[in-house]
Amino acid sequence: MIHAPAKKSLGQNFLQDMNIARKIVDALEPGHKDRVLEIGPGKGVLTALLADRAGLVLGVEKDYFLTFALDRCPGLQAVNMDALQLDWSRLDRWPGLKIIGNLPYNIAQTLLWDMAAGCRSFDRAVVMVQKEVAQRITAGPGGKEYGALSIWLQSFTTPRVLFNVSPGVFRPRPSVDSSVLELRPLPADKIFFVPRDLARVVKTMFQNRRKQLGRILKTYWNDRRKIALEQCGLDPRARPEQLSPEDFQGLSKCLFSE
Ligand SMILES: C[S@@+](CC[C@H](N)C(=O)[O-])C[C@H]1O[C@@H](n2cnc3c(N)ncnc32)[C@H](O)[C@@H]1O
Repeated sequence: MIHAPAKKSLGQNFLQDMNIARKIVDALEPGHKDRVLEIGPGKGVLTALLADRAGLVLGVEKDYFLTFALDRCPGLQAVNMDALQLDWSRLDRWPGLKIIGNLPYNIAQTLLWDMAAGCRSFDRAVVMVQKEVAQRITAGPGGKEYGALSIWLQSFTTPRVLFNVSPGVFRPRPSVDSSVLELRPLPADKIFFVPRDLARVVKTMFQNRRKQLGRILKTYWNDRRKIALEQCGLDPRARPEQLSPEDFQGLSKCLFSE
């Protein structure tokens, strides 16, 4: 067992409940030939279970002290690095890669944004995030949780909440509930848009979420407004939160393709 005080700046809330750790690892279904990337292994509660069941576990941990201690775990290669610096495009050299992690809450949204765009690199991800973030990621059009994060994640993956986790099973205890989320990459032929263009449209639209689509297009892309509305068959009076991920993908193509 690794003894170290928790660092708040690194979002260190260590899972204490082995039943929940087992449930998370079971959800990933690691096989003996699988390679698993663990984000933030911490004191190794998931890692120990993974090491028995997966072919190889690579842990990316920002805390130098924990990385050093983890490196002695059999079956684990621990790397001391910031997971936000991962180059997802290079990970596709590991076919069938699976991803797991009780994500540090302060970087979860940014990390998942990057991870989704790199979804060709992995087969499946099972991650724990704040419950509120999981609700936003899985939300459908129309609700208050629906926004840029929902559209982005749903454009690359099928996200699904597997189960919720209460604060009492962590030390130190976080102030919020958590959810375990599964992300399955969509087939390549469903990702027909240019990610950079989609990101631009989604971010601009949700910075103006109370405005109507026609007005937003007039402000930012007036020269393409008419053609985009016609080609995509969208109502100019609709508000961003009423459009589906497919509407946004179509819009990004109409606005930026020649
Ligand atoms: C919520 S804890 C989970 C720890 C462990 N997996 C568990 O379930 O008990 C998050 C872990 O991510 C690490 N971490 C924080 N920021 C990180 C980053 N940017 N890159 C990699 N690891 C990070 C923390 O040091 C910590 O070990």
